[in-house]
Amino acid sequence: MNVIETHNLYKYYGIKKVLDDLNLEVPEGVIFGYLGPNGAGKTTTIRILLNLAKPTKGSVLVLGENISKSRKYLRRIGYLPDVPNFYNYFTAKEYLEVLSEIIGVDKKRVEEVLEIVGLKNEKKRIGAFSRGMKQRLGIAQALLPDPKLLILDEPTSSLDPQGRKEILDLILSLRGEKTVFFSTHILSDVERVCDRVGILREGRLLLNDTLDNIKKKLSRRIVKLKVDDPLRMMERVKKEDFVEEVLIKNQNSLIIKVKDLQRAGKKIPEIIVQENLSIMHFEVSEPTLEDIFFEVIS
Ligand SMILES: Nc1ncnc2c1ncn2[C@@H]1O[C@H](COP(=O)(O)OP(=O)(O)OP(=O)(O)O)[C@@H](O)[C@H]1O
Repeated sequence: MNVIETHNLYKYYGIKKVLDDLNLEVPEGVIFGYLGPNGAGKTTTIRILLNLAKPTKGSVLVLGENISKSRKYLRRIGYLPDVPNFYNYFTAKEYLEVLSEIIGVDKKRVEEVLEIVGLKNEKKRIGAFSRGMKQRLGIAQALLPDPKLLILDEPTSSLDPQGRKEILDLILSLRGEKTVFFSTHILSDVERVCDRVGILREGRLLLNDTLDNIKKKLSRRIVKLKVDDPLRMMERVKKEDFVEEVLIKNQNSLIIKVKDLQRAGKKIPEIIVQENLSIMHFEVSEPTLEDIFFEVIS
């Protein structure tokens, strides 16, 4: 069963098309990474899923309900906004207890969620929390109604590496129990925790598949090369018949997709010598999600 389905979904703000024929499918139980550069339409999608914005055209099913007909499904969703706000003078426990009363959840659940997010013995007021602790508290509040689906909007983007690791470990610990849909532009986070990935650009879904399938589909051999004159190397190497495509990444790295790895291994060093270039790095690899992302969105 799909927990989220959008059918030919469009969203316009004035004349600006923000979502363009979006057909998204998120199966039950997966950790789904919704990836896209700034302005791609990730938050807009989430706002529509939460009934905070109306689609211009198309239909949306969440947890089997057509969201234009009923809002009951919202009770089975936990949501962490990109910038969560808390009452700073409460402790985590006090805050969640107040919330549990408002939404009508048994107070026992507060202890459970504090345990899940590792804040059970935390006595400090929220105002003294690190950003990572605040995000964990945000996930705790999202988990409070024991939702089937957790929607997290950029949960790691403002965190340091330690905070990011804590949140990603927490997301991983929910695997199998909840469906987690999270938006991000951090590729390594997706690669670490997600089963499925949707890549969005300018409101269009360019890929929506398991990470394994995406890698298999796009799994041509890649040579990563760093030389002192990447432009010259690119001009030279793209004429070779064993080369399918050459890209320059981060100014000085070449990504060479090759049809014949053996010939590439022989010819590339020859070209480097002929062109009198200095080599800083040479590596043959399968594409990472980052390579795929740049290929797909470029
Ligand atoms: N209420 C609004 N009115 C007009 N334009 C909007 C509105 N909300 C979003 N947009 C525009 O829609 C586009 C998509 O925005 P959205 O916030 O969904 O992208 P995003 O992928 O979440 O980006 P980011 O990673 O920067 O948060 C942007 O060009 C944005 O300026």
